[in-house]
Amino acid sequence: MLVAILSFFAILIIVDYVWKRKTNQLLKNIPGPLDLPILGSAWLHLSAKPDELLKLAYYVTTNYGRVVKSWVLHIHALFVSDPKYIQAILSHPTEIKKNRMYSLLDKWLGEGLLTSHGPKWLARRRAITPAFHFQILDNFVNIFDQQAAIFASKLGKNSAEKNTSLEEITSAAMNYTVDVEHFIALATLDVICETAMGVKINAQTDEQCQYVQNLIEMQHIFLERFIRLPYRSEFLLKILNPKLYARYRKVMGALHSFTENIIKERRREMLNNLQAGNNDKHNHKTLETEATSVYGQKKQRMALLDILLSSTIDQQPLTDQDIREEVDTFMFEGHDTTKSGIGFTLFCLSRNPEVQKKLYEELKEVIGVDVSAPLTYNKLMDMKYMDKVIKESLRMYPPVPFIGRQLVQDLYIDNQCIPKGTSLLLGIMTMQNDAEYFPEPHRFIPERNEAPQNNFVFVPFSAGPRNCIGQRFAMLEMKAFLARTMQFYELLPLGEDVEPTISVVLKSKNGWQMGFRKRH
Ligand code: HEM
Repeated sequence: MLVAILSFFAILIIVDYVWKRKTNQLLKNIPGPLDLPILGSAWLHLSAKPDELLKLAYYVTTNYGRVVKSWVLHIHALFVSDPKYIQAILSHPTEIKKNRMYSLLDKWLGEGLLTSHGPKWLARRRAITPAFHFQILDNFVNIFDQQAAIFASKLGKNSAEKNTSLEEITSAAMNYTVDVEHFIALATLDVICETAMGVKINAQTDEQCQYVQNLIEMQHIFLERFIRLPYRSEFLLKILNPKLYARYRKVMGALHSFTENIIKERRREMLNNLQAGNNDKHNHKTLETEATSVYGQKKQRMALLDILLSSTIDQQPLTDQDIREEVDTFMFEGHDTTKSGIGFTLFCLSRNPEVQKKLYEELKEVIGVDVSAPLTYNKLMDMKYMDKVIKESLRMYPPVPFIGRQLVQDLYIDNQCIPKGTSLLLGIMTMQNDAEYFPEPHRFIPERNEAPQNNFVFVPFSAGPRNCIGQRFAMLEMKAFLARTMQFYELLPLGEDVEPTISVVLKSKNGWQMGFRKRH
């Protein structure tokens, strides 16, 4: 028996050696952690607690360098935080395939923009790009503004009055410390539902909303599956944790039917309007006139969904399933990321009074202090210092700290061949916090963005053909939230420091704690 077991393992080790030999030869100049037979470097992943992924990324970079090789069982991977490599990968016109990390999203997002690749991705990207046209974004500013104003009013409960001194506030810090995470989560959900689907879910005022509950639960399940390796396989999840599997199926079904119903309803509405003869300007080409013709009303706002309903690929309209995949992708990509961006930026402002003062000066000059005056696209675009503030926060705390790719061809970078099939993990956060590229990386210095040494050293929205399609949407939304919050309050350094961790996107283990003092 013992001989049989030993022979079995001997054969496994030989197979493992042969399997890895060619790749190891090609990657022999790239350092990496100890590669055990069969296990590879999986011991390193297994010994790290799930919420320690970020620490692991820093450990690997510090100990082995900016390009690190590892085997996870039979899969070879590179963890990369060298701008030259990141540039070569992100700017490559055809290396756009996502790695296995994204397969967890397959069932929910199908072949949406985030997860698809090849010609399907290209056709979808072309069809969806007009949805982020500046005229559409201009119309969304009003939604950002309304939701930001509700958000700011919600913060009022624990805020200090204008004349309360800092000493008084600090001595009663417990009463004034607010963790803003939950508030931002609901506000950004309201924004994405209204902009993506044209539906008001009022999450900020009605926390019991079922769709919100389902979205939040889906995120928990996704995280659970992401951090527990066996749960990544649906088959194993079903066997090892049937309860969680059942919840997963149920919640996903509910999310899909919510989106499907909205798409059907919206399609019907469009058809009715067309039949009712409100489409006399139907053939006009600009987005604004399309919006007019669909609703028969001047300047009616279009949701991203409406653009998808009128888009075509190869002269064919998108099917309901195509549209659902894209709307679900916006729901997934479009609120947790901006939540993270707003949360970390507010936190940084609360800890950097000089920056806050400078930003408030700009706010007074460009937007003014009248909270009843509506925010506009142009005013938000003119907030140049705010742009730098947000970007410095995205540098220190990028909401998407890693990007995954899988090579479909051999790729040469500096004469180093990276073989086809390599799984690449691009360490955006480790690179953007590297002292070689950003001196004193843990200091919040918005002015430093004036002289970026290499475009690819700062890529919170990714770069190249597969960059974030919602980048301008996100910047405008974050600006609206900062503007409204700062019009109402001064942000104070109360509570604990942030503890960055990965939970689908970057978040802080203890939320974003700060204090608020009313300005008026
Ligand atoms: C601060 C906010 C945001 C950040 C930092 C961010 C960052 C990113 C990054 C890094 C990627 C590339 C991901 C990858 O390759 O794995 C990405 C892709 C994407 N983002 Fe964003 N994002 C933000 C907000 C948004 C918003 C608001 C939307 C939509 C409303 C959006 C929609 C998308 C989509 C659809 C993709 C896939 C694009 C493609 O593959 O062609 N994002 N985003």
